[in-house]
Formats: sequence, C-alpha cells, structure tokens
Amino acid sequence: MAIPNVRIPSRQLYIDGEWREPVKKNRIPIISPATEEIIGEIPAATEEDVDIAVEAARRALARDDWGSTTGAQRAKYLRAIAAKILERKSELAKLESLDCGKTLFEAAWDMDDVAASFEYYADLAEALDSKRKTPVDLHLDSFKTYVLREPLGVVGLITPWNYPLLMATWKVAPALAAGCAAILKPSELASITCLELGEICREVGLPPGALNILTGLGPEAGAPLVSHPHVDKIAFTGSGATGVKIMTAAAQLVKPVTLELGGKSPIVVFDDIDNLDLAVEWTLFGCFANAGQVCSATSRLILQESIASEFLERLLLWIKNIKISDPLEEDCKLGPIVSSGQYEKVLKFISKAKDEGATILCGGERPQHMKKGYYVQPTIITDVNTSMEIWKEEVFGPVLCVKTFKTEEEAIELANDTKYGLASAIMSKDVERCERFTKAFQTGIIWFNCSQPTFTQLPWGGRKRSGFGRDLGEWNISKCFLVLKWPQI
Ligand SMILES: NC(=O)c1ccc[n+]([C@@H]2O[C@H](COP(=O)([O-])OP(=O)(O)OC[C@H]3O[C@@H](n4cnc5c(N)ncnc54)[C@H](O)[C@@H]3O)[C@@H](O)[C@H]2O)c1
Ligand SMILES: NCCCC=O
Ligand code: NA
Repeated sequence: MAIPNVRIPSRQLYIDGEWREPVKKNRIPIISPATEEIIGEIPAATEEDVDIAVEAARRALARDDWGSTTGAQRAKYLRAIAAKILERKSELAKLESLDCGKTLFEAAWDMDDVAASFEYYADLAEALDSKRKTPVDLHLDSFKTYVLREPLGVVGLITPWNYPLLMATWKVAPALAAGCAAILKPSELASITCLELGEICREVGLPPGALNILTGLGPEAGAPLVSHPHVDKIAFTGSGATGVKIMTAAAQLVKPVTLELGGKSPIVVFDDIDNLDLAVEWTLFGCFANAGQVCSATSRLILQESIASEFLERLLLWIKNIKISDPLEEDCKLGPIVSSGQYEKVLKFISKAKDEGATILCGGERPQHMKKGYYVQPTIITDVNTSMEIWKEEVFGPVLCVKTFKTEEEAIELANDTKYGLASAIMSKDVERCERFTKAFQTGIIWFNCSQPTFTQLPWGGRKRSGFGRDLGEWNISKCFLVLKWPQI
C-alpha cells in the first residue's frame, strides 16, 4: 500500500527568534521506529546553549514587545500559531508519525488537538486582562489593596515523546498565554514537530525569546535547564524516575516544579454492562491506542468473574482485527514502539510476567509479518497476581494485564492497588455505582463507560506517583505560570 513520503526539514536550535547551531555543533540521529533506519538528525543542545536561551528569554521579559503585552495581544500570536498548525496539519501529522511511530490517523487527531489548545489558551489569555487586578475589601479605611497576577518569569518546559507536539503544546500554550518566556526541551526520541513549532513561531512573528526550543539529551540539555539559576520554574512531563531527578535538582534552588508522570490505570468491568462489544472496544482502545504508549492507558483490566470468560473471548476476537503495519499506511491501528530501547523494555516486561507465572493469553512477540521495526503484538496477560511486576509497573506498550473480582469492594481494592493515581475507568450501567466509584477511585481522572477521552477545558493530572500539578484547563495558567502579589495603596 502506498506510503506517503515527506521531507524532514533540517533544523538548528530555535533561540531568540532564529535558528542557531549548537555551540558544540553536536547532532543526534533520528531513527525511524518503523524501519530502524536513520532518516535525519536533530541538533543537540548542551549547557552553553541553555545559557544563551535563558538570556534570550530574560531579554524578552524585559522588552515591551513581550514583557509588557496584554493578554489580548498575546492571544493574537496564539491564534496565528493555531492557524499555521492547521495549514500544515497533513505534513505535521506525517512528520509526527515518522518520528514516534504513532498511526497517521492518531497523529492527525493530535494536530487538531494542538490547534484547539492554542485557540483555547488564546481565549484564556484575553480573559486574563480583566483578572489582572482583583480588589480585596479589607473593611479598613486606612488600608486599600488588590491582588495582582503576573507572569511567573522564565519557565523550562520538559516533555516526552509519546505525543511530541501535543505534550509540548499543553505547556507552551498556557505559558505564552500567561506572558512567561519559555524554553522547551522536547524528548530526543521525537523532536521533529517541536522544531517545526519553532518555524511556525518565527513565521507568525512571535517576539524573539518568548519561546526557545532546545533539542537534545536529557542530562545534557534538560538537566542544565533545571539547574539554571535564572529559570524560575520547571513544568515536566515524563517518567517518574526523571521526575525525581528534576524535583531533587530544583529543590537545591527552591525552584517550583510541576510533574506529570506515569500511570497504571484500571478499567473495571461489571456484568451489568448493556453492550459487551462496546465495552470490549473501549477496553482495547484504552490500552492499545498509540501502541499503549499513553500515560493514562487503562492497562489493568479488572473483570467481574461472571462475565470474564465471555469478555476475554470477545476481546480475542476483536484483537484479531487490529491492523499492524507501517504507521503511515491507511487503516493502521497499531504502529511500532518509539525506539529500540523502549521495545526491549516492553519485551522484558512480558518475559518477566511469564517467569513469574502469568499466562500470555495472546501476543507477546514481534508480529511475524513485520520483519523490521520495533513492533510488539497487542498482548493480553492473565493469571496475574498483585505481587507481579506486570501488575505493578507501567509498561508503556501494548500490554493488558487481567484480574477478576466478585464484589464491588474487591474491585475497588484491586483498582486502587497501585502506586500511581492518574486515571481510572468503570464500565457499568448502574449510575449510582459509577458515582460510588468516583469517590472510591484514587485518581485525578475518571471515565464512565469509556476510556481516554481528554478535554482541553478539564484539569489533566493525577495523584500519588503520577505526580502533581495539572495540565489543561484554566488551572495550569493560574497554578503553573502566574504569580500573585499585592501592594498596600
Ligand atoms: N502524566 C502525563 O500527562 C504524561 C503524559 C505523557 C507521558 N507521560 C509519562 O512519560 C513517560 C514516557 O516519556 P519519556 O520516556 O520521554 O520520559 P523520560 O522521563 O525518559 O523523558 C522525558 C523528558 O525528560 C528529559 N530528561 C531525561 N532525563 C533528564 C534529566 N536528568 N534532567 C532533565 N530532563 C531530563 C528527556 O530528554 C525528555 O525530554 C511515561 O512514564 C509516561 O507515563 C506522562
Ligand atoms: N490523551 C492524552 C494522553 C497524554 C498522556 O500520554
Ligand atoms: Na523518533
């Protein structure tokens, strides 16, 4: 089947509104997850480039053309960016799919979400103007005051590879809406579309230094950003291990951070569901979308015993229809894992589950028809106990583990039996039961009779080891990118 071709632009670092070669001239190869071939390269920033970008960001805050803009003026830039994203949607989707292996269909969906996020934060930027000063009545004649909301300052935005441009946008859009000056450090595993965001910002005339984009390795480019004394905040999305490193480094400077980390989310299915096939479809989507590389993937299926065998039979039938192919192919439903490192990690989780006594009900290997590329079959693992690694750890691949329950209390206990707390789903036609689970689930996001829908207006984030802070909604402007002060007048 014809696979659309697309040219990968050769870029430098995006600093102070222009393309700049890294000081050390290092570059990182781009390896296609679908073919394992080198298909391009990205610039590799180091500490020296971080210093240059931070100075550019601080200059932007000091200049009127960014530091003294109103929300309405900033909104114009955000809307212009959104328009450019939609203009280039087809090309950006192909680049995203080439870079991280997600299907072209999902990548196109992401580009719509990217544009919608910039539009949403343009509206919030405009609304900020009327909320900049909030009078507070002290009921005193001698003292008058108001609370002032101001941009926090220079913010470091460090993001992952599973939704490269969307995860970057979830931070860049609110940061710019708030009037901060941002330095984005995307994942070295998928940076192409984030560099194209730099080109789009240049084309719309975003003032120099308002957004800077440094691609490169975490320890070489991310760590110096975290530890830089003139970076006022770090907003991070990524693994728990890296989150701990970032929080530790930031603590030395008493620097605020927000952490959006991993998950091991449950989907609880009761025997009173109206439509078995629909529940099966949501279960598959909830775990196998983006080849399972989703922070909120409902990768623990908790099934009521009375329907378990019928449900699993139907799941096996549906899984046969999942088309595994080059992600740029039409109707591809499962692409490759993003890199050889992640691919090996996923296979290691599956082999450990076998060693610990679990059963691989289906999948667990490379699909026979895909001789190249980091492909793993959609995998279902049963006979799981709660001490097993496959039950406890985030796989971040197309792997669903299954346990059964008899009573509601047992289901709640199993669902919350995780160090994570990002999302959970319940499939039942009993509305009161769903309400009970809303209280019982220890997560930030809860889905009734579905899995994964995400809305720009709602706070995205979790509890426990899934981190703290929120992306999306009005919350991450006010809580993440604005500071409060009050003068006595
Ligand atoms: N909660 C959410 O909203 C959300 C969304 C997407 C992904 N995630 C999580 O992200 C993880 C997968 O992403 P990943 O593999 O890119 O995570 P990762 O932690 O390996 O990398 C994330 C980013 O951190 C950078 N980094 C690495 N080491 C660093 C260091 N020492 N200092 C500063 N920066 C450093 C990387 O270069 C990358 O840009 C999964 O755990 C997934 O659950 C969470
Ligand atoms: N629907 C967006 C999920 C982001 C986490 O990976
Ligand atoms: Na890549």
